[in-house]
Amino acid sequence: MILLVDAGNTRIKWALVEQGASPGQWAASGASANADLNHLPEAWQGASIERVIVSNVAGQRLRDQLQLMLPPVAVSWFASVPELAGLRNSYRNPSQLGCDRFAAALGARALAPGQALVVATCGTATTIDAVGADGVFLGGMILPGLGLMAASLAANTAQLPQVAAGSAAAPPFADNTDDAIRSGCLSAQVGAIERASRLHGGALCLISGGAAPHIAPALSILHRLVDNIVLVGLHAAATSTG
Ligand SMILES: Nc1ncnc2c1ncn2[C@@H]1O[C@H](COP(=O)(O)OP(=O)(O)OP(=O)(O)O)[C@@H](O)[C@H]1O
Ligand SMILES: CC(C)(CO)[C@@H](O)C(=O)NCCC(=O)O
Ligand SMILES: [K+]
Repeated sequence: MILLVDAGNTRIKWALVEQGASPGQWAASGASANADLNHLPEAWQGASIERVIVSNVAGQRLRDQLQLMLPPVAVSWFASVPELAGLRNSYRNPSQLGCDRFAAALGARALAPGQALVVATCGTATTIDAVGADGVFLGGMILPGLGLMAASLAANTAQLPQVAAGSAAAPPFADNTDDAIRSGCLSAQVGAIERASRLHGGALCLISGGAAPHIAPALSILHRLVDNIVLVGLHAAATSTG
């Protein structure tokens, strides 16, 4: 069994996968808030884990804390490299690219091989990346995630409240403050994704991440909602390197 871990800035997502399973076919999976990571070993106990592959974009402190929770087997800390499994990274400095973005692009290629793609990962931050049909990671966009956008309005204005996440979708032209904030933040996410797809030749968009189920229904472009695309990419990386 391989343990795949995607440590984001808010949550740690994980999956256990048997050797030879197809993309996204997990034996078990789960998530934990970064602050609750000490409960992770309970979730993994009893599984015969042979190796671990981790994407961490939450910094060295979280890495050190997570390391203590992992089973005592070989751990690969995933990093963005110039080329892996047919994906070529055209970031000016390839290692500067967030390893979750590189993994997400690998995951996208595993799910939709040989297609031009836009990969939108909607977490704490939203990233929207273009991948060519030839496997070139062309680059992308970073913007505040849905929750961070709303929180920054509340934190920096006198009259705007913190809106509750998870409430019903707002009409585009809202008639009250809460809905106007929801509509504005959602439209910013949707608008950026649709623009990326249009500029990338109308490419299929694969959308994933905690906010994706809220954003996807508002997209008017061809798209596919994918559960945990970073983990799918880590799985692809694990199997490509043996
Ligand atoms: N029910 C909801 N309604 C609206 N927005 C939500 C909801 N749940 C989560 N969000 C927003 O979605 C974003 C991502 O949430 P979450 O922390 O679950 O994602 P994640 O993909 O695990 O992030 P990361 O990988 O950065 O840790 C946040 O901006 C959050 O505020
Ligand atoms: C953009 C985030 C925060 C998304 O999780 C992460 O991929 C990251 O920290 N990236 C480093 C900067 C970059 O990708 O250019
Ligand atoms: K993210």
